[in-house]
Amino acid sequence: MNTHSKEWRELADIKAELAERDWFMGTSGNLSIREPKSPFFYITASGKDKRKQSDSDFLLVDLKGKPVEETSLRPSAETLLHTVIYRKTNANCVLHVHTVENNVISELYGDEGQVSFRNHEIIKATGRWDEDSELRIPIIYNHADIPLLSDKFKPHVEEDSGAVLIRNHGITVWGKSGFEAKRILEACEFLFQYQLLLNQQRAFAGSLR
Ligand SMILES: CSCCC(=O)C(=O)COP(=O)(O)O
Ligand SMILES: [Zn+2]
Repeated sequence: MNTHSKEWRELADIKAELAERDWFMGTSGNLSIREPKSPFFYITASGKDKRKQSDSDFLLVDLKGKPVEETSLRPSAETLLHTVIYRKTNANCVLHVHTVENNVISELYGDEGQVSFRNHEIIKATGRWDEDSELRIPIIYNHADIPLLSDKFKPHVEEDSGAVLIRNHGITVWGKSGFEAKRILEACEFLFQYQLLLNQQRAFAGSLR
């Protein structure tokens, strides 16, 4: 794997870390990183078990999501979402994972179209440092048609870092670097776990009254 570029290896490291967290159940999830000084990015090959590591984990695609080299690999079925981010922002890394917590949060708050958090120290991990900062995560419907899904996703991609929940599907986050994207993803998952536990504790306390 040493023959690969620095970005390829960085993405492989992130993939291994997320796999350790068991965030790639049932072949779900896809990751990408921009290849600097080129209009291309590396993205995970579709349908693979992302917990496994191999030299054919990623392929290089253009900003339309088409492979730029001869390959038998298929880019992720959700490549179009990654192209939206790379076309609209200066983000350099996109991470998409399905977790039970992000799915349950997306269902609980899906009708509101967003979930928001305030007064949490970990919000700083998303780059918001003010005491009263709010982290607002939009929730969009999980259209099976990926071009339609990416059209609905597009208006929520305005900054170089961010996060969007796809209802009963997963979360897509992006950042200026792999480190930033992973930090935002971990902060979001922390907040989802917190909110679910808090809701549970409140319901339990309510049932005792
Ligand atoms: C088995 S999960 C369904 C597809 C999906 O949502 C996903 O994240 C993985 O798709 P890919 O084509 O990137 O392997
Ligand atoms: Zn997915």
